Amino acid sequence: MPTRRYDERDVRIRPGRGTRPRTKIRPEHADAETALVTGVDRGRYAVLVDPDGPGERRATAMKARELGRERVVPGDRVDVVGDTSGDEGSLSRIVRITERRTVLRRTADDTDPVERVIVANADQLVVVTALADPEPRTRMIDRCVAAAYDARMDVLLALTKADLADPSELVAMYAPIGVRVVVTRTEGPRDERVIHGFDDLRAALDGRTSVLVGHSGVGKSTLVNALVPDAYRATGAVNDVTGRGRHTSTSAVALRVPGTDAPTWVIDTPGVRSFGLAHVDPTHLLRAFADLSEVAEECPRGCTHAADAPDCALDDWVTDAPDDETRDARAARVESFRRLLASRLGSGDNDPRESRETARP
Ligand SMILES: Nc1nc2c(ncn2[C@@H]2O[C@H](COP(=O)(O)OP(=O)(O)OP(=O)(O)O)[C@@H](O)[C@H]2O)c(=O)[nH]1
Ligand SMILES: [Zn+2]
Repeated sequence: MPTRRYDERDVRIRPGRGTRPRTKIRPEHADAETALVTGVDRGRYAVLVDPDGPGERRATAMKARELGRERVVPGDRVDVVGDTSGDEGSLSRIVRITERRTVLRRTADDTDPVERVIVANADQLVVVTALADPEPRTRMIDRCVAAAYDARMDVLLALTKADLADPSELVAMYAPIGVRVVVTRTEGPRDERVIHGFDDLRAALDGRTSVLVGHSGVGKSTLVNALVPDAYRATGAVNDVTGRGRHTSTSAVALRVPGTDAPTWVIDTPGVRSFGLAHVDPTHLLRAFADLSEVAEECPRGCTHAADAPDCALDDWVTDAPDDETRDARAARVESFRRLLASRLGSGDNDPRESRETARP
């Protein structure tokens, strides 16, 4: 823990009661410090005060009453006041949430029909998928891609267990829609295991904040533990407060990846298998397909761009292609977009395992 520098905050001036009218929101909070929220557990927030600054330290915070019901999630940049020392038993207050660059919601499910924000300000969604054991599910990948594009995030597909199956089919399916792909495989006994492809993964994460999602057994923990060797010791702040073990928590946790030039974070999402799509607007999805987005400007007003949409300009664009090769390429592009578009509707679920798993809290 870095030693705290002495400054004006250490001089506590207590004006007598009633010298100033109490306003509901005190815009001054002039002594507020910036912090990054790294974890949440039962109303207590693990924060990193002055992240990447000279006074960086872990502390625990609660939400100030003035924030009301507004959710604070990992990845949020916040202002904190009060005892931000991070000393044992200290508690600071979050008084402001900085405007979010991106917002990722989790799926609504049986126990909670509302799609809630679970991560803020992430740049990239990393979908960890095993090539076998368990079998890859393209529908789940599509849903993640759609959610990420809607949130204006990039997508990285991390294909694990390449020792068990060939990745070429999945690579061919996702590379054309702007999804970066890395392929990994482990080799050797557990305690001296080598992960081939790990450098590619690290390079793809470097300098960014990435949310990792994946079904149980795909090898996500193997990757997280390699990226952040003391992953689940570093998040102790919240548990110090509640006395609960980290592994009982199902909320997202932000972990700093050591040894990188620019600040690099991964946000692990235990228990989260897919992301909310009910709010996704087709025009938001189109943003991720620059070429189609331009074509769709010619669509009738309110066009859904779906396969059955009347007079959709995307269909004309395919038909009017100058040659067969271009026509095939355009058709593949439109088909990929429509696949993502359809994935958000959630109906026609042909994979019963999937609906069961995403329904788990
Ligand atoms: N063959 C093979 N097995 C792997 C590879 N990566 C991980 N595994 C194994 O797959 C199993 C699941 O790996 P984990 O890292 O625990 O997977 P997880 O996705 O975190 O799963 P949960 O812990 O259940 O959430 C373990 O037995 C790993 O040893 C790989 O590249 N190839
Ligand atoms: Zn259209």
